[in-house]
Amino acid sequence: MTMNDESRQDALDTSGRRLDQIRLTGITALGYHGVFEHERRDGQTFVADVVVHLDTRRAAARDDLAHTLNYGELAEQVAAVLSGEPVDLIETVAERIAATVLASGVVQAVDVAVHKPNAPIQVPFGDVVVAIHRDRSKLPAAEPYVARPVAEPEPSSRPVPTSTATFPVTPAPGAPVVASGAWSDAVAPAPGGFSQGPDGPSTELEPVPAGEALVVGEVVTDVLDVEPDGPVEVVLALGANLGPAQDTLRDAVTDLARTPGIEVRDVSALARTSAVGGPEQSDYLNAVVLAQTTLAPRALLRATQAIEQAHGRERHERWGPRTLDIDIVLYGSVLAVTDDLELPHPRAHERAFVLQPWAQVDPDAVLPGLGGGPVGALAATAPDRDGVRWLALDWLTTAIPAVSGDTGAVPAGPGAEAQDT
Ligand SMILES: Nc1ncnc2c1ncn2[C@@H]1O[C@H](COP(=O)(O)OP(=O)(O)OP(=O)(O)O)[C@@H](O)[C@H]1O
Ligand SMILES: Nc1nc2c(c(=O)[nH]1)N=C(CO)CN2
Repeated sequence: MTMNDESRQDALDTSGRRLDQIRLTGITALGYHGVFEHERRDGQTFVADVVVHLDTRRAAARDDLAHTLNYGELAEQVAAVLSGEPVDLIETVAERIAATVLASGVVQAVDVAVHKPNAPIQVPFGDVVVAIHRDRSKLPAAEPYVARPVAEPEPSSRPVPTSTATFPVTPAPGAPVVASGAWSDAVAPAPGGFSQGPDGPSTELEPVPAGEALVVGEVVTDVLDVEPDGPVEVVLALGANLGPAQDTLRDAVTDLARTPGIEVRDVSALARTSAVGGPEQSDYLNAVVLAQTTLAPRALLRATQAIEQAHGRERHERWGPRTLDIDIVLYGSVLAVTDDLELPHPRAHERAFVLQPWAQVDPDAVLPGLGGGPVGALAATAPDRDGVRWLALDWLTTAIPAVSGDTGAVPAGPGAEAQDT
């Protein structure tokens, strides 16, 4: 009894290449899901197949479980959902499994099929299956499942499921604990979820005082894949100058807020800015989002890139026009330089189109690292400061007249459409 071919989908990475897969089929458990009273009372067999889409190269190159998903833990988590808190629909069971699997930062997409071979159907049938595909742009309609041991036997006569869950739960995967001090603003870890290895990669790390370079070279790549042990403050810079830019940025804020592991705390005013660098192109709309995340830095990058992709981002030339750009300006106090991720963003300190909206939403903000300092002061001296034409405060709820029906292609003259703050 396995997931049939038509329900299995290829998932692509951000460059459009097919991801690798871990397939686990026929996970079987006694569960109590169903609409009918006898299903809730007597229970029946449920079976799940899971295909996890991820990049397995790093794990293979190092022959290290810490860089992939432990299929033993995967099986246990899926079985815990099957035998856990009863719900009416196998659709809900499938969403819970998908949410739980996607809570691991290494996973980019997941296919889940939930079978109910003994379903109360009054005609002869072979099987009934709900099959879903979820990724970071089509997120599961459920929270990750957090199973916890039952403290005392339930007084009811019905058999006690092997585990129970509390919903909703904090969508933070129980991660390998990063050496304390490596991530700022961390609070208590959430239970449950996957670890990415037997002990977690963090055991190799020393605590790093905030404001110092975290680690150089090889180990940095590991640290950037490690989930923090609690929410971390992050600053994201959004920009767009192709298509309906204001709508895209507004949708992107919604997408960020809906991403498990990201909590949007504040959104800046919207800035209209002349393009910096690249070919001649139309003005940008820029904004800054203050958020907290329980995602590892690289998982956060994947999430922001997935949102860029979902809004039609294409990469043709450096600093070319774009439907949506989301840069990670800051991730707690982490300083890191790797091939795919630099923290803080290496050009944030010299970009008024980032600094001005950031200073507007957080006047006391300070950018750490090389070239850093108080954000307001950096904004006042940034080379492109004269290119910030105006800031609109209420852009999330109101169509800005100068922007609506305008893809950003209208060259704004000095003081044009000013809504200065
Ligand atoms: N802090 C960061 N935030 C986002 N992307 C980053 C960061 N550090 C490094 N990168 C890498 O930069 C790559 C190029 O990103 P992107 O195409 O959005 O650049 P850009 O927006 O054109 O230029 P810029 O980086 O100057 O803003 C990404 O694939 C990502 O791996
Ligand atoms: N005004 C403006 N200029 C840019 C922007 C941007 O968001 N706004 N983004 C760039 C690459 O990220 C390059 N240039």
